[in-house]
Amino acid sequence: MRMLVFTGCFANVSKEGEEEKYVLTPVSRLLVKDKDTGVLPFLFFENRDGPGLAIPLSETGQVVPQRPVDPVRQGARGGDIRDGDAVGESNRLFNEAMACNSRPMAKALVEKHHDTFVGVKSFVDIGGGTGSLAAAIAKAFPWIKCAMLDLPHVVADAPKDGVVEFVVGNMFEHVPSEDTIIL
Ligand SMILES: C[S@@+](CC[C@H](N)C(=O)[O-])C[C@H]1O[C@@H](n2cnc3c(N)ncnc32)[C@H](O)[C@@H]1O
Repeated sequence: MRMLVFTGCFANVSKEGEEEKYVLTPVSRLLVKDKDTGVLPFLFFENRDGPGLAIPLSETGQVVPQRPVDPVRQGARGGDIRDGDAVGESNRLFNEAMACNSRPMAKALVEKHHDTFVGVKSFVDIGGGTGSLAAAIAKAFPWIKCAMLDLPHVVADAPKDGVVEFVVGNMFEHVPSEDTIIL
């Protein structure tokens, strides 16, 4: 616990002569299972048996390609090192890790930036993952027609609650109309 207090994960609020008492800090609060703010899925994804999002510097030489970059392949999760994420549990972990990053942002956006959406009629989230941002916007501003686009295995993993239109596609081939906002 001393180490965790030293690194800022917990705060020691013990009073002299009393039992040791620890409380959460802003850092450890992020690790509490909470649908709106928790980032646990991201940690599970990063610590799974497989490649993480961050490439260790020692491996940079292997992944910075000596060959030209194919933008479609590269976009589909960074090319070679991301290929394994398209299947099964790995797909689910990746999608949930991305969604837990977007949820706090979506919450802040709809609660604090209401004005941004006045007059907006349609919204498309390109590379929208499992649709958490689009769903938050659709629920908060029901007059906006919300859609999102992502790769087939990601859309297949998304909860469909009817408020968002899910489009399967490749962002490099999709040309949106002029009256949409793209995030
Ligand atoms: C950093 S994640 C963002 C996820 C999303 N914003 C969320 O809230 O979960 C990038 C997303 O882009 C998608 N993506 C990558 N390449 C793509 C492509 N070529 N066409 C469509 N989507 C793509 C990935 O599948 C992934 O869901």
